[in-house]
Amino acid sequence: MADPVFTMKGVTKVYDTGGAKVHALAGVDLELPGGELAVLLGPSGSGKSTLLNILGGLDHVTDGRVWFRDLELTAMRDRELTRYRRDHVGFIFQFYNLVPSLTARENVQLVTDVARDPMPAAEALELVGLGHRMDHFPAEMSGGEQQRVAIARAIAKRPGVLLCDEPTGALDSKTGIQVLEALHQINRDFGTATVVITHNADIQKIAHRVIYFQDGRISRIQENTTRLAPADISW
Ligand SMILES: Nc1ncnc2c1ncn2[C@@H]1O[C@H](COP(=O)(O)OP(=O)(O)OP(=O)(O)O)[C@@H](O)[C@H]1O
Repeated sequence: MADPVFTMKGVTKVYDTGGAKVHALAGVDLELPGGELAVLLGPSGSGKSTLLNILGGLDHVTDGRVWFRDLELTAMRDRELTRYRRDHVGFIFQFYNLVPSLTARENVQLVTDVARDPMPAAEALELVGLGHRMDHFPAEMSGGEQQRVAIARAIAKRPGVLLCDEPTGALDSKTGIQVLEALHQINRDFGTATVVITHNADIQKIAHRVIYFQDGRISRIQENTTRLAPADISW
């Protein structure tokens, strides 16, 4: 197995909202190998987004330790976590968070302008199949195209990991599959470790491993001996 890109040991997360404590994560141990495409599945409220936000340095653990390669995230101050996110993490969310007044190329350039070793915005857009739409505005694009711009923006800084929270949640099957194809191709060609949260059980077929959550814990991990290409799934 490749060296882990993430290691989590005994991670708990308790939200304390005025008296009522919510145990969002109740003791998670996990290693994610470099180059892996992992899908996280589990019922609503089982802790998937909490885990992703902790891996992405967007949230702090209550207890336990987390490493990205040999960097311990749980030992970092907020400034260091900000730098970690900027240098290493590409985020993709259900809603694309593009700036409506900027073209696709300009949306990607927002990231390449501040990244350490970015690829040109045009190259990132070519990679997601949008080389011909670079000068279009988000309102001129379909949901799937906008999500692919968001993927181009996330990959343009050549991140070590791509963290995707319901990337196809707002899309129909056809455009959702185009988005998964872009993620699949980047994982395969660049070896970018990719974590995808989904409620869509069909998507698990494209993963190397499927990690099931239940009540803030990992209830099961399934290794896929055969994987399907995104074009071979439907929902
Ligand atoms: N900021 C917060 N404050 C209080 N409770 C929270 C907060 N964020 C998450 N929770 C709670 O933590 C638990 C885990 O939430 P989380 O969003 O990680 O689950 P999830 O598996 O991603 O769910 P979904 O599939 O619906 O997105 C839930 O009970 C949720 O209500």
